[in-house]
Amino acid sequence: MSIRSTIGVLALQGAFEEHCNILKSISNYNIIQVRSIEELRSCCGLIIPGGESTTMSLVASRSGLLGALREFCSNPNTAVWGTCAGMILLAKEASQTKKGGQELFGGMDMIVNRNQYGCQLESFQEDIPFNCINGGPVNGIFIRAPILHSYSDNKNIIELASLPSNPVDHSVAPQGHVVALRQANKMCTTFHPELTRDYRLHVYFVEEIVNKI
Ligand SMILES: NC(=O)CC[C@H](N)C(=O)O
Repeated sequence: MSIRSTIGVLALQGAFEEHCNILKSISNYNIIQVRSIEELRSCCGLIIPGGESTTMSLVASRSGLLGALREFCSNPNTAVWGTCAGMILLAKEASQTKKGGQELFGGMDMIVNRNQYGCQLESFQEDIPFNCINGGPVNGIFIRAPILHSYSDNKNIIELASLPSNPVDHSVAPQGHVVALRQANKMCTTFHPELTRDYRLHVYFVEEIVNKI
């Protein structure tokens, strides 16, 4: 199977099964769960799922995958989509980490604040309008979601969507309530698109990013 035809989903922890099932249903790519360097290197695209970023980071370090993930996420010729915890791992900096912090993969020029909307009970859903997606807003499910604090003014970076409501004040999100961002072939969403039956963001990732690298 050629590298150009395989998309992986990082399968160390979290909602990886859901992403795999959706990718299989909407694309002709070979879809694999990634747990080793060899599996990662066989992919042209990768989804880093939601879950617990500290756990994923720890498992990645202990299994010797961290270096290869960093390389993959900073390679301009790979497509990566991080959702929720996956977005935290794609950031260059994350606040609210425990003492010692977690090791991030990096890849996007942004700073995120973990768990900034509050605890599990403060999880919420909201309809999010996306300019790049036809057919009306996407229902976003936010579970102990991070907030995008800031991102560089690099012209490769585009905002894909923002929260219509303003649940937090300006000091927490000085660049607005951006919940989906794209930087060249990397994208991130602060919510969980794999938990709804709406697969349009998966289609966007495959058609607009993976297909074009
Ligand atoms: N739903 C999620 O992915 C939660 C992310 C989690 N709060 C973290 O910090 O990693």
